[in-house]
Amino acid sequence: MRDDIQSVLISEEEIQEKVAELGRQLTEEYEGRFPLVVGVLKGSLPFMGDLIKKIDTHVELDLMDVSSYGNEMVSSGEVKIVKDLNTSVEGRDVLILEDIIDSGLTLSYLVELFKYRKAKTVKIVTLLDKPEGRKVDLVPDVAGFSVPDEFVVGYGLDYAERYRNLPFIGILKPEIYQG
Ligand SMILES: O=P(O)(O)OC[C@H]1O[C@H](OP(=O)(O)OP(=O)(O)O)[C@H](O)[C@@H]1O
Ligand SMILES: Nc1nc2[nH]cnc2c(=O)[nH]1
Repeated sequence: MRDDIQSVLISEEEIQEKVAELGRQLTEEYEGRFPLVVGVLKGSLPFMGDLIKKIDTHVELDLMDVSSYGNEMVSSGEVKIVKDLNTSVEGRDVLILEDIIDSGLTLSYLVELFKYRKAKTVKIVTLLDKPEGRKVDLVPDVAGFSVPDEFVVGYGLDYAERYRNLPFIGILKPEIYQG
């Protein structure tokens, strides 16, 4: 698996340091508020698993599965709900966790949906932000790292469902996706 990686963009250590920093920031912000932390499947799973352990105040967890990429490297533009939340967001402080914001389509859809469902506040925390990929005007409240306009994998991010379990963020050798 690691032989398929051309370069490591963000190391495991850098990710873990950043996650600890974000955890401290979110602990301060949400102390005494019992936010609903929504992980967006499947990419946010490693980030969510690590980050919630660094938030030192009560949180409720839920998961939502939305998809617009399928097995492609470019968004179809159409966001589909594959699995909805089990919890009502009405009156809640919602904290959405994402692995990456690229075109912004997934997150702008979710933010609008949660506002329509009467969430009290909606905030976005993303590990990675790819500002050059944006197709809609969306700025995350918190972003761990900015990445260049390249297709990245690892730490939740897949190519054709592989590489999510790498502990770092990297770029694949071109021959992997060129067949
Ligand atoms: O800003 P955007 O262009 O909308 O891209 C971001 C979304 O794309 C990826 O999910 P994907 O739909 O590939 O599903 P996955 O997490 O299951 O891989 C990623 O996890 C984000 O949810
Ligand atoms: N794996 C992966 N999924 C994405 N979804 C949106 N952008 C990306 C990316 O760069 N890599």
